[in-house]
Amino acid sequence: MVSSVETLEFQAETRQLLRLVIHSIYSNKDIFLRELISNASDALDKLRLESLTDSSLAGIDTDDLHIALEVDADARTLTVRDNGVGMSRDDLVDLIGTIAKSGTAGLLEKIKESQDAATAENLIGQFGVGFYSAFMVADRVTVLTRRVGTESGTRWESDGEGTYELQAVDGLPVGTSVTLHLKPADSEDGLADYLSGSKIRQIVKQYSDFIRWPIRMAPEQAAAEGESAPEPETLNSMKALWARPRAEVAEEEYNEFYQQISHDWLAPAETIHMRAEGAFEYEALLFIPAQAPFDLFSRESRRGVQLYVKRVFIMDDCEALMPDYLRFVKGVVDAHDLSLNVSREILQHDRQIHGVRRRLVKKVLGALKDMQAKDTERYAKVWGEFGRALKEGLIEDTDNTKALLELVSAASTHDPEEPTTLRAYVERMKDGQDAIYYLTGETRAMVENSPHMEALTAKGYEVLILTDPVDEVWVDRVPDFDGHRLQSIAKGQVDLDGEADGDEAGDAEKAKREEEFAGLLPWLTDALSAHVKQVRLSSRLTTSAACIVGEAHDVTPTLEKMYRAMGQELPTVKRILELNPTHPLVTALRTAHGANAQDPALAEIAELVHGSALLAEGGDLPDPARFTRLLTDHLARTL
Ligand SMILES: Nc1ncnc2c1ncn2[C@@H]1O[C@H](COP(=O)(O)OP(=O)(O)OP(=O)(O)O)[C@@H](O)[C@H]1O
Repeated sequence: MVSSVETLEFQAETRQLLRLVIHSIYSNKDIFLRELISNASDALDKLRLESLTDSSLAGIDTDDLHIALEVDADARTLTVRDNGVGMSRDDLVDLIGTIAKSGTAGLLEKIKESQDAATAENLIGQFGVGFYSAFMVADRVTVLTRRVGTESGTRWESDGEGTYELQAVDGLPVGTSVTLHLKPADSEDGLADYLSGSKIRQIVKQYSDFIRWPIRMAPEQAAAEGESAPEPETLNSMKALWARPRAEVAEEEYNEFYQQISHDWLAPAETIHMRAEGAFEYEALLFIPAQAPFDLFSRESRRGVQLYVKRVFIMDDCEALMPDYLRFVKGVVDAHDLSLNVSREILQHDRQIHGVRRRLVKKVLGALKDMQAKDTERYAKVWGEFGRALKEGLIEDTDNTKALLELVSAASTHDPEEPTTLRAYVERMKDGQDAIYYLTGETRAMVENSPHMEALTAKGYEVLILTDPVDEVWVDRVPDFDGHRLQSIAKGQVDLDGEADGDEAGDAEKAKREEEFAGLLPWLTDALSAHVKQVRLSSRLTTSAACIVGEAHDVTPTLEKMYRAMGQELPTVKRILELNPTHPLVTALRTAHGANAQDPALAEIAELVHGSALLAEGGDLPDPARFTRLLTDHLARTL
């Protein structure tokens, strides 16, 4: 029976991605084979696992799971065949016709906008094109596949240009074959002769040697008359890299393994290979990538640790083994004493898995600490890529607060370029300073120019400049670093004048000022009561007229905005307006208020002072149009 052929369109994003792939984004075309072998190997893993855990599949034969590479020089095709789980018609539509990765559209946009091939290549490298890489070397791809447990198979074919064909096919074996109708070799375009046995051998050895299923290639020479067909050649050694002693694994092998599992094309920034013996045995091979994936901060970003049990692949993205904030760590954990049927739920509650996770986290943080001590340049890059994620650890992983705080690298007023560690900050603290001062804000410039900074800068105090949104949150959760509390200079009282130390001259001065402003401050508090809860004198200003501060435990405006963006309703927190008692505008306001407290212009000036203080810290005005009108009116009157 010949079934009809359906023609379907690729999803819009898939079409765009294919266009990028076909027009050769990758300079290293050889990796298509790594990607197809990796898919085939996953399919074999899945079949093996399903046959062990799904009783309806108990009878199927899994003795000879393998990957076969077949060359047909006359037809100019290379086929990658596996006898794994296979795909149903719907799988083909959902998995191959569609890209389900979140953030794809944004990434494609960035690639389109990228100015040069290297940037585009880098971006696409973070994405991982998987199956689509076939179209770098083939102008047509045919997939024949039958899902285990189903009767009929499907033929899928496409030239990658926008549509693909589907057709039901009877008589297919379980598994998948991907046939590439190869483009002509073109050394200028990086297209090798992928019909050549030696080229195929070289690629498999380089990228897929540790694949745990045999990768076989039919002999290039056909059998001579009367002789039996020669045995296929197994191209890979199949040894699980993580099971080999560290001393016997070359750095190159680690890197290639990493690239295989991560689809990254850079070498990892750090490799961690460990073996735990005793009550719960396992091997772990973990990598800290050199660059963050494009979707590190999307909700669906996957954790990169795979779980194996005695060399059998169990699951990708094993969240029980790595906390969320270390989701960028890639690798493999092979546990010896777990059931193959283990589920994500069981793992979440397994005491031994908790122990493994604790140990892995310590190892990763320890490796980062070592890198920070020994290779500051590499560490700076890694922190640049993953610092934001690591700072999430300060919120969610209180067991490791100490270790994480040591890793924090923050911009500071101490140096315009170089960030500092908290330890280095503490070493530079002034005599008598007990808190670590920081200010959060959107950009370095905004923080540096913020009025809150004035007195601290004038008196030579160092302030950390925290500009990541997550900074707002962790600084509140962390009680102290090495006994020194973290103090926002935009919150609470900042006593730099020595009043706190019983400086009598300072106290007398302060009392005198309070008296001078005793009339103005309550009046201003009342006039601005819609916006602030108090107006008081400041000791943190030297040049600005005013600034706005919060109380020590107040939610900051940025946090308020963040919570609102996440759909949480919060009451608006009123803050405090602080005035600089020596500023001419403030003293003039006091005099004017003393002369005629009923003057309606005074309330308008108060609003302008409050609005300017909000603008100076990068905040949002409650009524920008009204502010502008008041400002222009008053300016006009001065001319
Ligand atoms: N040989 C195969 N056998 C069974 N399923 C396959 C095979 N090749 C691909 N698939 C299915 O198609 C999906 C998409 O493959 P593709 O290579 O595009 O992405 P991926 O492997 O999931 O992701 P990535 O390559 O980024 O890791 C796979 O997840 C798998 O479910």
